[in-house]
Amino acid sequence: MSAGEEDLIDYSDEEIQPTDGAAATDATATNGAAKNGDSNVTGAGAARGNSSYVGIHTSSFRDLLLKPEIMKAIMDCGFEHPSQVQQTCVPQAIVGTDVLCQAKSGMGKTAVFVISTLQQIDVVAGEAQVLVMCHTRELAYQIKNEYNRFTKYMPEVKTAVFYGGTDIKENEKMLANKETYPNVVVATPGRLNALVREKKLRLGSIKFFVLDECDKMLDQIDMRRDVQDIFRVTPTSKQVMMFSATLSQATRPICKKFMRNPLEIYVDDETKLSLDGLTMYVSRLSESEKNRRLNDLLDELTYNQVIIFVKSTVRANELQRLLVECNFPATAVHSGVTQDERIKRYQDFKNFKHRICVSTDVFGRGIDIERINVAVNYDMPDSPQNPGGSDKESLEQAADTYLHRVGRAGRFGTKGLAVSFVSSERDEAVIKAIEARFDKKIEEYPPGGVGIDIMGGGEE
Ligand SMILES: Nc1ncnc2c1ncn2[C@@H]1O[C@H](COP(=O)(O)OP(=O)(O)OP(=O)(O)O)[C@@H](O)[C@H]1O
Repeated sequence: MSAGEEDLIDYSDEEIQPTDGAAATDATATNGAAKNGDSNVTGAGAARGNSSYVGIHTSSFRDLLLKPEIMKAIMDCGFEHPSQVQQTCVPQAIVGTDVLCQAKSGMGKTAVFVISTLQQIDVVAGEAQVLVMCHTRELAYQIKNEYNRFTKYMPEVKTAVFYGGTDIKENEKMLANKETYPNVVVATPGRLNALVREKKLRLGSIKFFVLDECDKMLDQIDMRRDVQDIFRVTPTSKQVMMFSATLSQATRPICKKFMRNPLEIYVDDETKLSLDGLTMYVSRLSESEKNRRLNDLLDELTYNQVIIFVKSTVRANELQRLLVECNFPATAVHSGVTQDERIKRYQDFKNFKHRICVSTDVFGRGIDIERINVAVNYDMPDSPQNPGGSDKESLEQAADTYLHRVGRAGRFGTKGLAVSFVSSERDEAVIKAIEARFDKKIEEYPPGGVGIDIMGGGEE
């Protein structure tokens, strides 16, 4: 790590002081460790968990003792039982404990921080108390919608989303009016920083600081810089929560620099990161055979919605055009589309107006589209930091990208299918890294898709 990089993660002592409130209480808790299902749980929560939460399966949301307004919203969402990550995190998060949480894709990490922050928020008009940051605009938009769902019976809570590619004047107008000033802010870091720099958004009353897809946000140096700048202008005393399906050993201490004695939840047995309902295949072929094979797949599989990942915006456009020509009405989402159009395409796909979406990694993480049950890696995933690299780190990062991408199918324990096109030596190396990660061979896609059944439902 370079000296400059080191600077980014070092805080002076006075910036991270235990303060009064729940977080400080937890800072004095004895550290411990406990096993909870697939995860290792350590820190404040584990110490308490031995006697109260961890290991005991809260079977109902009622046991979480949430506000009736939140309970009603949960029921409206049709959630019957909290998932394991919700059972483990929510009881600790709602008493102010910092949380660093790794849990499988699609298992409801969003609801953990949405419920926990809404449970604790003490709404004051004109005061932003909750700040959630994530790495893409569509994800920010999606999280904002989750806050809308869960605040259905809390009309006093105002939520806003800010991201680049849109008219900043609109954001400023909203922030200039006490009536529309948000209590919950969801944002991508660049636009947020701009609004803070221009003194349009005040973060002096933030009590809850959440990073979704935290490894992505902190591994990428420019994003980490923005996150850190924003962190510095928020009060010392606040609850910090971070989430991702992937949290490497190297990233964990970086996350913890922002926290005080967090509840730590890791999936240390990487084989357990594979989704139960997801069947994974590879299809070995040459580059020139990809279109034909994709056509066959779309013909022979019975699917609800399909997401197809490619490595560039140019390829996304070309493939989308080709699919439309072949009578597969498809949409495409990537950074080459205007922001308004991107959100519109995201909404249309989510609302089932299209059944096929070609995307770059813009949709590779976090995006939750319930009906996607097939994910195709038309181009194999790669390391964002060191694409094409042959070192172990680069291959590990490519495996992380794979894990997030295929997690778009088979969400919340439902059945899904992931097919990856392998056409080069590098692709083979990535597949090997993925197989090593899951400790499992990924079989060749059966000719004609014979024997594949992905339409049945599933449960966690
Ligand atoms: N307790 C629950 N019961 C039923 N459905 C749930 C429950 N909790 C969350 N869900 C649903 O499961 C889906 C996946 O949740 P979410 O997007 O929060 O997953 P995630 O863990 O953040 O995944 P990723 O790592 O891919 O971002 C969402 O559609 C959400 O509404």
